[in-house]
Amino acid sequence: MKLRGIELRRVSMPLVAPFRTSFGTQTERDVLLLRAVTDDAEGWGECVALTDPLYSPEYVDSQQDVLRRFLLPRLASPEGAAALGRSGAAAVAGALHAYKGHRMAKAAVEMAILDAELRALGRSFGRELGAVADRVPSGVSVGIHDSIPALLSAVEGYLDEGYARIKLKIEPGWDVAPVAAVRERFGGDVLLQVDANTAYTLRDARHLAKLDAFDLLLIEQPLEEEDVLGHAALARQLATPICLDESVVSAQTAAAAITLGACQIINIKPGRVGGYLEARKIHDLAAAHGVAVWCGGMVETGLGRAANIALAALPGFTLPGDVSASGRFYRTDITEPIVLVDGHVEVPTGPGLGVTPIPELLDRVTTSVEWIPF
Ligand SMILES: O=C(O)CCC(=O)N[C@@H](C(=O)O)c1ccccc1
Repeated sequence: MKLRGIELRRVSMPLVAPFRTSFGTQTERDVLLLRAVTDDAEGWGECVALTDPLYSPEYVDSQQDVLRRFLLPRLASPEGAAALGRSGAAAVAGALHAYKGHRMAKAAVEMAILDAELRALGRSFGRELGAVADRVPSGVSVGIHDSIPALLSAVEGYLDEGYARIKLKIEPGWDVAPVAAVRERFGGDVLLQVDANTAYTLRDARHLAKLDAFDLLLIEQPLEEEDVLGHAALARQLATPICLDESVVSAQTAAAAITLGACQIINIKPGRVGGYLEARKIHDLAAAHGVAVWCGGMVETGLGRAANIALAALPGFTLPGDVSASGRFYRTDITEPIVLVDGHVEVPTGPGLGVTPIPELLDRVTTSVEWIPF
C-alpha cells in the first residue's frame, strides 16, 4: 500500500425535510469526504461529524483541520508510510493513537484507506468485516415533530414504505405522549424504540419509567455521554433495555459500560468509535457478553451508508439499524441510491464499498476541494 495523497472534499447536501432532535434541527448536511489515492486504487471515506459540536466534541471544520495539521502528516511520515506499507488500513489506528480523540476524522481516513485496499484486492467491505447476510432489515429514525398528527403522518409514511423498525427522537416534553400515540395508532406489533440523545437526567427516572408501558425495544442514550454510572442506576429502575450511543467511543468504553450494567444494547456508529475496524471489535466484545448491537446512522451519504450496511450484516447486529434508504434524507444521493426492498437494504457486493460517487452529482454539491500530497 503506497499512498500518493488524500483529497479533502466538502459537500453540502440539502435534506428532504428538517430533521429535529433533542440537540437541534438539521436542514442540510455539510459533509467532509476523503479520497485516498494509492498506487493500486482510490478509496473513499466519509467523516460523520456535524457542522456544530452538538452531538459530540467533533465538528466538521475541526476534523478537516486535525486531518490537515496532524493526522495526515503523521501517516505521510516515514514511520507512517512504513506502517501503511506493512499493514495497510490495519495500521491507521495505531499510527494515529498519539493524537487524542477526533475519532470521526480517524475513522474517515481509515475508511478511505481500507476502501482503496479492498478495491485493489477485489474484496467487499462486507467480506472483509465478516458479513453473514446479503441484506439487512432497515430501521428509520423519526425526528421530533411540531404536533402528534404530524408525527403520526410521518410514521405512517415510513411504515407504508416498509421500514422494519421505527425510532422516535424524544426530549423532555415530547416523549410519553408521542410514543403512546404511535402505539395507539399503529398497534403493538410495530418494532418501536426511542432516542433521547442525552436529554434527560437521573431525576427523570420515574417519568422515563412510564415508557415501560409501551413495549419498546430500547431507550437510547437517555443521560449525558459521561454518566455511565447514572445509566447503570437508571437501568435498575426501568424495564425497557437501555442502549448507549454517545457514551461508547471505543471497545474499552463499551467493556466498561457493559461491566457496569450501564447498557443492555449498544448502537455502534463506526465514525463515533474511530472506524469500522474498532466497530467490529465492539461487535465481537458485545457478542461475547450477550449484548445485542445495531448500526446507528449519522445521516451519511451513500458512501457511509453502504459501509454501514456491510457492518450491519455481521451476526451480532440482531436489531434493525438506522440504515435507511438514501431517500429518507436526500432527494439526490452522490452515489447510486440505497433503496428499501421489503423492509431491507442490500449489502453491497462490489470491491471495497461497492459504491462510488457519481462525478457529476458529486461536483454539483462540492463546496471545496483540498489535495494533501504524501
Ligand atoms: O439514519 C440516519 O442516518 C440518522 C439516524 C439518527 O437518528 N441519528 C441521530 C443520532 O443521534 O443517532 C443523529 C445523527 C446525526 C444528526 C442528527 C441525529
